[in-house]
Amino acid sequence: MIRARGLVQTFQTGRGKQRKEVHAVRGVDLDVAEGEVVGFLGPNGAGKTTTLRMLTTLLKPTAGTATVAGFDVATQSVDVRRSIGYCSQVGSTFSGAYAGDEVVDHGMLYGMSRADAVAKGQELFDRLQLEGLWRRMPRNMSGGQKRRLDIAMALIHSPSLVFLDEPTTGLDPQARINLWQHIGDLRDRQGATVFLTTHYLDEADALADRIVIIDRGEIVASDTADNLKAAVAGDLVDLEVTTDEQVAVARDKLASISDDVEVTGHHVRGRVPRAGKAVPGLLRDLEAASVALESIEVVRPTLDDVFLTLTGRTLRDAEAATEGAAADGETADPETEGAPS
Ligand SMILES: Nc1ncnc2c1ncn2[C@@H]1O[C@H](COP(=O)(O)OP(=O)(O)OP(=O)(O)O)[C@@H](O)[C@H]1O
Repeated sequence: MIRARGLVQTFQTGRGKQRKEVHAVRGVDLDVAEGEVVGFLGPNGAGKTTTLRMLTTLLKPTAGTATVAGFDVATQSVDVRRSIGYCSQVGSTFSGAYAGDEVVDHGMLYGMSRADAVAKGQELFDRLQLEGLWRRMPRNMSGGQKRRLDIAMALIHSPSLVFLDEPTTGLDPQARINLWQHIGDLRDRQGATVFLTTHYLDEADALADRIVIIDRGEIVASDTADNLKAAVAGDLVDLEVTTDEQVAVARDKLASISDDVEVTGHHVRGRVPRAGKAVPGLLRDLEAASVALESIEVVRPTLDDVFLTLTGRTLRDAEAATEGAAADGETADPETEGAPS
């Protein structure tokens, strides 16, 4: 459904001596199969939206190639646009029109008859829990309702491939989980392929069949959440022993299955790939060495652990760094300064 090779986007910003290049996307390869839900994860400024804008033909790549739904983004942009649904970060509703009219007009832009657009629009309003809001203006809707309306707009022409840019940003936890169910439904009920950007780890974890992580314009990982966690981070095993003497024994035993054992007081901790398999043997060894455990905890890694292992930074640190750089003028304001090169 999506195939990209060496996608690059370099923005020129500033004027004269202030002129700078922003390497937003630096050679991205992507393959997304039909029916897959892919979570495109990365900190603020990593290059998610820029990649999405190139794939949806809103921005011409500086270099590289991509086909989306079988069409070339550079030479067949009209065909690409007809084949996809796109929900941008800011949405596309005009707040002064009735929600139902917006959705119907959007469908007619895609060549649907009014009757078909009304029927499909009403079905989507029911499915996305927008019942009763057909004659409500978006400016009088809650954030969650507006976001679901944006998604209805993206789905009106029944696209088989949907791009969602940070679909749940700004929503309260209840509204986010509610929207996750609708996104899951897209694949389960319609067989749609979904490519969504997010910087919420739990969102990528809950929704995506596969997670692609981008950092500073480059893909740093692509796999299922489980595989990423198992391969990159491992489970954290935390042994609590009762005496100082037992600390050394527990450390040696844990070191036989973990490369990074740390000791704090009576706690001995280390990361162990697929701990579920290794821990029973460890417990037997400890018992044989007469180590009495006060407690044992096995903590599954989070995607933040994966990001930390891959990049040396937590997602939160990476976001703070990007925000700091933006405040120092290192990165450009996309709305005002940049022009695609
Ligand atoms: N039009 C533009 N002109 C100049 N720089 C831009 C432009 N658009 C984006 N950038 C820069 O490119 C980099 C990548 O931005 P992008 O919006 O793709 O990141 P993102 O991962 O989507 O971030 P966020 O999670 O905040 O939406 C950032 O440094 C951003 O400031």
